[in-house]
Amino acid sequence: MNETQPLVLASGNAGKLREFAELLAPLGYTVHPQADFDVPEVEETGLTFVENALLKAREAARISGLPALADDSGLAVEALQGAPGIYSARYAGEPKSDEANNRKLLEALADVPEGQRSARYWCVLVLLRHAEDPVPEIVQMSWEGEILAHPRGAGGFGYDPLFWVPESGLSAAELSAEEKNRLSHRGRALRQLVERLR
Ligand SMILES: O=P(O)(O)OP(=O)(O)OP(=O)(O)OC[C@H]1O[C@@H](n2cnc3c(O)ncnc32)[C@H](O)[C@@H]1O
Ligand SMILES: [Mg+2]
Repeated sequence: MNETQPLVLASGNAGKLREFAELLAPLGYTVHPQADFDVPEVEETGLTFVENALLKAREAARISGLPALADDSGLAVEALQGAPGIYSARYAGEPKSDEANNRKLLEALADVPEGQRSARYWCVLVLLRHAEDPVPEIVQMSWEGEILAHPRGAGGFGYDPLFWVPESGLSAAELSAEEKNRLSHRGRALRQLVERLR
């Protein structure tokens, strides 16, 4: 895979697609969301981020005929033994709702005091050069933070208003898009993947 070759992004999440577009454009990659090829949402039946990312990338590569990049990601909260984890998108049930997920997370942590609210985002990226690629590129990256007691900020997506970034003194939703991409699990995972492809 090289920069001039088109790539399909195996995601239906608008927040992720925006971040990938910002991250990949300056690197010269031409990326197409999977919706351009009518790729349906696959059932995420894996028990790990990497399994789910593989399922998503394989389906997108199969239907589009292009190399496919998938992101399976989520929030793991220590006081909740790693929940919501791989179930982050549908933590509060279907249809997926960031607002309902955030509300459920605050309820689950209602009795957990400051200082015991550590959490990390995980981002697992899988790149398949074609649908049957037997040697996928895989990167797994985390981002450490704490879960706030109240939402702050309007940027980002998902759990960002509740995700406190100690190194910035801001919530992830208060960071600029550039700053989130510089620090985040997704930004750092993607740069490592691109580095590997060079
Ligand atoms: O599977 P696709 O189509 O990519 O979209 P999705 O939203 O279902 O994505 P995942 O299955 O990977 O679930 C990831 C969830 O984890 C959360 N998440 C992941 N990265 C995040 C980030 O950078 N900021 C906030 N929340 C994030 C958010 O709730 C996502 O919906
Ligand atoms: Mg999903």
